[in-house]
Amino acid sequence: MEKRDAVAAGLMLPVMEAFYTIQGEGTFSGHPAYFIRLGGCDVGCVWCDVKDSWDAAKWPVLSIDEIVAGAKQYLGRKVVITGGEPLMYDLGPLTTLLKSEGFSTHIETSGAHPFSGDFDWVCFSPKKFKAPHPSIYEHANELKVVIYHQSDFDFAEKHAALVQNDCQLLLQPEWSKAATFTSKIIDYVKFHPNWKISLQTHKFMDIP
Ligand SMILES: C[S@@+](CC[C@H](N)C(=O)[O-])C[C@H]1O[C@@H](n2cnc3c(N)ncnc32)[C@H](O)[C@@H]1O
Ligand SMILES: Nc1nc2[nH]cc(C(=O)O)c2c(=O)[nH]1
Ligand code: SF4
Ligand SMILES: [Mg+2]
Repeated sequence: MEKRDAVAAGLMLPVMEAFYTIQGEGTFSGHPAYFIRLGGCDVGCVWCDVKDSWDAAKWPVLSIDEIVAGAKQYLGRKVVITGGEPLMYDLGPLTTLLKSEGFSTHIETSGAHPFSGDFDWVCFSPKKFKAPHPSIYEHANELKVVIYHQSDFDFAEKHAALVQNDCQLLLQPEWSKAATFTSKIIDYVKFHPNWKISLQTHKFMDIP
């Protein structure tokens, strides 16, 4: 099979990096996890903290066997698939293989492409720069909205109305604007107690 066809089938994927670390964000913050960062994103967030990931062609294309072998080197049983935008690819084959090896599967996604894969935990972080695909709303276990501008609070509520009732609702300050927005998020959550705060704790710990 040509490499291009294997990528289209989700049997090979461009991998920017993969590393064992501590989940820094969201509901599973503090848990050890193996991160697989896929290359390629067409969303274009102005404040993206991993712009290097955007061009998929820069990154080596690995088979899902090679990717899973990387995860098996470590004791942790959680794997987080991130990017780039991981839903640009069919994540069915990779997640099926990970689960057959006993991993629980998590994803970090903007939801901008059709949902695929078998996930135990879906972190949905919608973006103004490219609208989510409607398939994400029934799968999201946590809605994590980055706050960069005052209008992002309304954007967060708009998406909260579309996710399932048991979806965790999280507000995360954009890293460079944290000095301005963390106090506003604290006040917002005090008045809207269905929301919680998510911080990028790995950046405070200076770990990947
Ligand atoms: C780099 S993205 C990759 C996954 C996917 N493309 C997405 O945006 O969800 C991983 C997480 O980091 C968040 N993020 C990216 N840049 C950030 C920044 N400067 N400050 C705070 N959160 C950021 C995203 O919203 C997302 O929840
Ligand atoms: N430690 C750590 N936790 C994270 N949670 C989400 C991340 C991501 O970039 O998707 C991330 C990351 O890059 N590092
Ligand atoms: S969707 Fe995610 S990877 Fe893509 S630009 Fe936005 S934050 Fe970065
Ligand atoms: Mg990150």
